[in-house]
Amino acid sequence: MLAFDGVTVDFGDGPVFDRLDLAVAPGRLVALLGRSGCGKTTSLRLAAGLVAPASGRVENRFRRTATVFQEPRLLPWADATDNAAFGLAALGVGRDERRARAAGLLTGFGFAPGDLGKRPAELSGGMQSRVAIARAFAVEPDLVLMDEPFAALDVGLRRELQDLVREAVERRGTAALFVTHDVTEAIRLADRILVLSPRPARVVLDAAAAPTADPAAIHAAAASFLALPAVRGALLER
Ligand SMILES: Nc1ncnc2c1ncn2[C@@H]1O[C@H](COP(=O)(O)OP(=O)(O)OP(=O)(O)O)[C@@H](O)[C@H]1O
Repeated sequence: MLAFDGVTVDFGDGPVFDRLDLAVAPGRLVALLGRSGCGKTTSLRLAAGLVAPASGRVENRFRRTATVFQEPRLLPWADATDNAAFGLAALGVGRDERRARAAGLLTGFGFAPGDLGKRPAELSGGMQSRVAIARAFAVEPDLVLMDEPFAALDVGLRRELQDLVREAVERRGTAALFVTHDVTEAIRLADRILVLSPRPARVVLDAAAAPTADPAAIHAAAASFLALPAVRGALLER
């Protein structure tokens, strides 16, 4: 379980949050929606222990937390397999074993055998994102923190990778805190959707959801979601 209880953060220019509460239960994917600058990335950094709360409490009881960033952040000199295996080296897994495990994951994520030895510069943006996702799942985390990992990709690719992430968390029972500013992405993926107000952010909506890949259902849900005054105020109105 990850829990924030009345959390505030202050970088020296006033509070980022107005007492933020959130919870991510094991095996659940929680989407955090909010406009630019409201504190979404800061929430992930709090969960990862990279930022300390000025007040309130952050409790991360998951055994192992992995992060997927907005950019793939791959090592340019290492091939796809070594990049995906990166976290396993820190866990003391031997080279052959970690390459075998990483290659298995990459293959499951759509890599052809001939692409496993390619360096990042030889891979498309979508393939680089697959490596970054594989790198996170390779360490068998029970919590994955995802910071708008598909924001830079085109719509078709984004859908493919959204499905891949949903499938990966379901199959492994991994919990995820998924930051996005895209309502349809949240509806497609999340078991629970939290909407943050602009800074100082607080949760203006905390809704149970049912992930779906059906385009008509996603668009209908997005329309009803955006019709809620609390959501409109937080995401759309100036
Ligand atoms: N290290 C830092 N030092 C000072 N201010 C910071 C720092 N990190 C974040 N902030 C400020 O805290 C607020 C929240 O930033 P954060 O990056 O969490 O927002 P965000 O919701 O993720 O934005 P975006 O959607 O644009 O990525 C912003 O006003 C930002 O300028």
